Amino acid sequence: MSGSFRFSISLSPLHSNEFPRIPVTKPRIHVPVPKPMAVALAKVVSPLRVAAPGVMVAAAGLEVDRVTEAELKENGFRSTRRTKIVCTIGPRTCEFEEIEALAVGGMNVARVNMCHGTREWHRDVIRRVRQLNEEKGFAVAVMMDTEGSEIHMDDLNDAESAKAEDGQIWTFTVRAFDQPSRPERTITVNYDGFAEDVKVDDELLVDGGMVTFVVIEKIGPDVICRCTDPGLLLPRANLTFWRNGSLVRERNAMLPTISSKDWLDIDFGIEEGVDFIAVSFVKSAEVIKTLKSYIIDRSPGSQIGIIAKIESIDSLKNLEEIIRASDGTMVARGDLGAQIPLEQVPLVQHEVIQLCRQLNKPVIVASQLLESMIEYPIPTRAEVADVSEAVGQQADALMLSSESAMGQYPEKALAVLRSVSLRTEKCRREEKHWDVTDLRIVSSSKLDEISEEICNTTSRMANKLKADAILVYTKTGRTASLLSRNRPDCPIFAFTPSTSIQRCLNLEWGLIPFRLDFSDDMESNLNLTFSLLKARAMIKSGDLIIVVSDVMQSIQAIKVP
Ligand SMILES: Nc1ncnc2c1ncn2[C@@H]1O[C@H](COP(=O)(O)OP(=O)(O)O)[C@@H](O)[C@H]1O
Ligand SMILES: C=C(OP(=O)(O)O)C(=O)O
Ligand SMILES: [K+]
Ligand SMILES: [Mg+2]
Repeated sequence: MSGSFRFSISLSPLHSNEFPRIPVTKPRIHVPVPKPMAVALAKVVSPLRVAAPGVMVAAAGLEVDRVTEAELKENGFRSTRRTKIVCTIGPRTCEFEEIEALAVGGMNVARVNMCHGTREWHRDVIRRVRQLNEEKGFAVAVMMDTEGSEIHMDDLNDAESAKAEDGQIWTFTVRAFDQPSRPERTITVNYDGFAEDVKVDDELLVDGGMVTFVVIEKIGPDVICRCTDPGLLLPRANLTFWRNGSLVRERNAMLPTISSKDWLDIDFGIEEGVDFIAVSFVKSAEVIKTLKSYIIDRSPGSQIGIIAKIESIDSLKNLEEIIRASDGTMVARGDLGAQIPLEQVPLVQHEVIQLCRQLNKPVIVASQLLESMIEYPIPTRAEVADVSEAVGQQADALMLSSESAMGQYPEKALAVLRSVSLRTEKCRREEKHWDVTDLRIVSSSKLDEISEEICNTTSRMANKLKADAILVYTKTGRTASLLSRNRPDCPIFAFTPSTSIQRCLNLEWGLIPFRLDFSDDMESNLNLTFSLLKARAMIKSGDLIIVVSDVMQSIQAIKVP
């Protein structure tokens, strides 16, 4: 392998206002499209603009998210949003037009939560997202989130909610009921060992304490409880029980991370070609590895990314291994807050974000970012501060749950995430604390280590030269991720031949992913890209661009001709 890579920083001497640039094929604006590509473009692309006889410049042929394109045209690329947004699709947002409205509002990833709804419902949603991408030029990725096998209540026989009042007596049972025969104030629990595991005087917390009960009596399969903190019980709410101030982990700690139902959902996700599978209540790296090998076996060559949800005590014990094994992580603050004291949640969030950055894995901050917007059109000041904090910590993505799934103002909530992100990111850039964080080396081979160093240097260089953008040509997406990891000041245009990698890169901080068939000849790639981008008014002459690729290990600084 040695000698098979080339390392060159191609920089010609800098004269006053001149920027170094690579030699451009003459004539400069007329880009000869290589024959196979011309054929490929002719198939997908219309209209083609004929620039000179025998020379075609594609006006499209470069596929990028429609909203990003509009944003770029309007504001120039310095001001594009770097923090990505994941929206949970639920009953409030599952129609085609509603999903489209979210995509227009800046949703990068659509999440479906397999805890709720039927597979048919999810299939329709996933297909609508795909259709939206194909018909309207979006690159929204799809994330399927598994149910996991923690303890939760049943679906309340399809009631939207049930109110538990202070002092009321409720029964939690492992018996199942048919709808008409369900006794009042009775809730079925999904875990068969529940009635055996709890003890009188245990505290039963619904959704981490939104409603609290105390166990007063056990009668066979029934656990009789008194409500001590009243509130709304929501379908399939999570349940934890506490004894003497500690979370009780009896046999429920032995429940499998991926249940038999989850495996069926995973098969379904693979069949539907989802981009990410988020695994709930991950306890160890093993389960991630098992799932990955299952997917490779089931669907060789598939690009499905596995997101480890950090939401249990066990996940915290094995944090680094879990993150290493995954393709990304979610700080799932909802359940996490039910398993550890609330005051620790922000500290864990910070730690996970730092660790993910070190290990080069995208990280999503999830749950209750804008909880009040389920009901109200504006967020609380505290919520805005929370969002701003996550953006300031430079998480890759923020996630909406109920706010977009069943809240009254999904688009407004999305707009808040967007504007708070933009404002906070701008402020961070203006503070000009160029990131001097010592990033650990994550590569396991010398070749990879070289691309890592190239990406670190590129980012530093882009910041110092105040470059307008970094362009990266990447077949696997890795070089793009390594650049994103540096959180440079300018946006990163990532070109990849694969639509599924394009969608996956949509989760990562600061990346603007394009789908493009490129060759091993960097010079013709650049010429092609410049003319495509210029034809769409996405860059202009004089912009300073830094270029890297995993085709050729080099850094080039170019002033757009
Ligand atoms: N596919 C769906 N069908 C029905 N309701 C859903 C669906 N997805 C989400 N919801 C609703 O949105 C809420 C918030 O979604 P999410 O945060 O994903 O779930 P949970 O709160 O159960 O962890 C859920 O509690 C549920 O009421
Ligand atoms: C995102 C979370 O998981 P879910 O919504 O599936 O419970 C969470 O617990 O914060
Ligand atoms: K879930
Ligand atoms: Mg959860």
